[in-house]
Amino acid sequence: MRVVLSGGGTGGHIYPAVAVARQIEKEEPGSEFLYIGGKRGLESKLIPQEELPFESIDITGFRRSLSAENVKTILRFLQGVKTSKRLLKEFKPDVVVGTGGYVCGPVVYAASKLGIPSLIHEQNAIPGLTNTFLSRYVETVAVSFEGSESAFPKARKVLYTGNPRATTVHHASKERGFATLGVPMGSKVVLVVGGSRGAKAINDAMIDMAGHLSRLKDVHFVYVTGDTYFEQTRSAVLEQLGTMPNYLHILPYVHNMPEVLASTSLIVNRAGASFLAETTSLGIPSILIPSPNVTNNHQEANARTLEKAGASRMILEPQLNGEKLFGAIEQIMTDPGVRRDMAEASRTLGKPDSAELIVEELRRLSALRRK
Ligand SMILES: CC(=O)N[C@H]1[C@@H](OP(=O)(O)OP(=O)(O)OC[C@H]2O[C@@H](n3ccc(=O)[nH]c3=O)[C@H](O)[C@@H]2O)O[C@H](CO)[C@@H](O)[C@@H]1O
Repeated sequence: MRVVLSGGGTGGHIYPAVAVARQIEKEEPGSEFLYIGGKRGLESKLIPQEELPFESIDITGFRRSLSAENVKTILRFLQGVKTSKRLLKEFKPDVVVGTGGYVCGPVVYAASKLGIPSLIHEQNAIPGLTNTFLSRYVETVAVSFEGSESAFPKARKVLYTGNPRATTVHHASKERGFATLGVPMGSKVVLVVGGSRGAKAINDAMIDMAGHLSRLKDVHFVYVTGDTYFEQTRSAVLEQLGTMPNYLHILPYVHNMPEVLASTSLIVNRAGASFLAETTSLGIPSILIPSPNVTNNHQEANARTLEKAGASRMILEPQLNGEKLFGAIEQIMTDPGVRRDMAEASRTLGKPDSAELIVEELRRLSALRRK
């Protein structure tokens, strides 16, 4: 299969595209890929590291309010469509896959104008602007939540597939996760992370609770701060503790998150849709602190679904502090029964066959192209 992938801005839109590519490689070795992303987006860093061919277009997102910037955005969009058409004509894909974020707007739109079949994947229950716009031009919209088909009334076909990252993490090796962290096999690991770019409020709580961590014997804590906050978080913790204890590991970013998640006993996190698909695929209990700065407050809606099922505890950001967070961690980590029930509830929400379902659909679409 020859496949163009596009999506970006944050990890939550990039990794699902990579997960689809990996599944295609597995099922159809020798397939060829081209990833079209934003010049300045996180994808321009992550995709070359994933060893997928990468081309970029220059594009910005729409402001939801009236703004002169939107005129520039429209001009960039039109230029993006032109560049995408050129790249698509050169690469000649059988199918194009968009995974959200404004960068895939011109790419998928150009594909539809050239008659190339396309599929978009929506990670959230409430769709983003770009996917809403694209839904009328694509052959298939793949959704992550059962029942969210009605969010795309203009689509030709909506298919419930879950999030393909659920498949990636399901096959990840926990041995390699423990090795990455440098902790003994089978250790209890509490992973604290603020989405794909780090979150100041969560990092502040990490610093705030650092002095309590030694109370939990035999537990390793992994703080993932995001690149921007790494130095300041690490030095604030060091200032408090004097030296870095062997049960605390502070990292700016984790490149093999599926493996690290496979070795995790409890995760403290934002409530971005890709991360949630991963944690439920593995049946990991969680404490969620939804970001209050996202469209339609959709992270809180994501978090409530898990909380209602018994898979998560939720702390809203205004109520977050080190003591409260550590209290919630301690309660879960000192009670194996609670942990087991939360894990079970988490697992029932997971959909580990997601990438297979998407690739099956892509195969159908690329057969259409060959006809
Ligand atoms: C600010 C913003 O717009 N956030 C959105 C973004 O979140 P964001 O990209 O932060 O969040 P997600 O939780 O959805 O995804 C993060 C992804 O990055 C990976 N990861 C993260 C940290 C790390 O060190 N290493 C790593 O590999 C995770 O495994 C996951 O695959 O996209 C999500 C859609 O999916 C939305 O629900 C979020 O609301």
